[in-house]
Amino acid sequence: MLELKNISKRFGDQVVLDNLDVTIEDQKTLAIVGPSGAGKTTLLRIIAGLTPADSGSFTYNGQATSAAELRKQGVIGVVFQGFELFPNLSVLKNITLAPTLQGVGAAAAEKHARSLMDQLDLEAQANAYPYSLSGGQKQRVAIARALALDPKILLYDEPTSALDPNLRQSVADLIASVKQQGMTQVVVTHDMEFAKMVADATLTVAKQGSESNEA
Ligand SMILES: Nc1ncnc2c1ncn2[C@@H]1O[C@H](COP(=O)(O)OP(=O)(O)OP(=O)(O)O)[C@@H](O)[C@H]1O
Repeated sequence: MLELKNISKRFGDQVVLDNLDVTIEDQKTLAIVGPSGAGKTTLLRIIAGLTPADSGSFTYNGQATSAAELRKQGVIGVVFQGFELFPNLSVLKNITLAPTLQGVGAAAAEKHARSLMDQLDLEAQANAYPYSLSGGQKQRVAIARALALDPKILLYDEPTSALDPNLRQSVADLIASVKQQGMTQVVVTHDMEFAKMVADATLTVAKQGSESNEA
């Protein structure tokens, strides 16, 4: 379980997050919802160690830690809103690059990538380049790439917003299948219906710093 307590963040004079508590339970899916500009992406970036909080504490499995430490340990994986694939690399290389840079052998990285591609229905795209993929395929590559680093917690920023609305159900199915394999997931979305489809618990981030955490 990852617990964040009293997280605050301001940009200049603007308070974006004000003493927010977040509880991320193992093997559950937490939806972070709220209106545009409320600070959902900022919170996701703080959890991922990509943006520092101004104050607040992190506890992971009962031990005090920090976002930077969790990042160093590879606890958190992120699927970005725009997918952020490397345009000059094939699907296979997009998935194997980071593990290889972290010292995983080429053969082991490829084996893991192929099993993720199999699981995410991407086998036929192994040698394709991102420009030739559909939005749904790009998203599955982004998920495979994050999973290739064996995170304990996978964060998604607005996973439906760059896709055709008809794909909403398939994204929900994908999150459910990743969950079945034991992954803890956090989904930032402005789409309440989608949050209901995927979430075990919902955290509402309100504008002006107030918030509530409901089961
Ligand atoms: N790096 C930054 N510098 C200054 N202000 C920022 C920065 N990042 C975010 N903000 C501001 O913080 C507020 C919250 O932004 P954030 O992107 O976290 O909201 P959000 O809830 O994810 O919104 P949306 O649903 O529109 O993506 C906004 O007013 C935004 O302009």
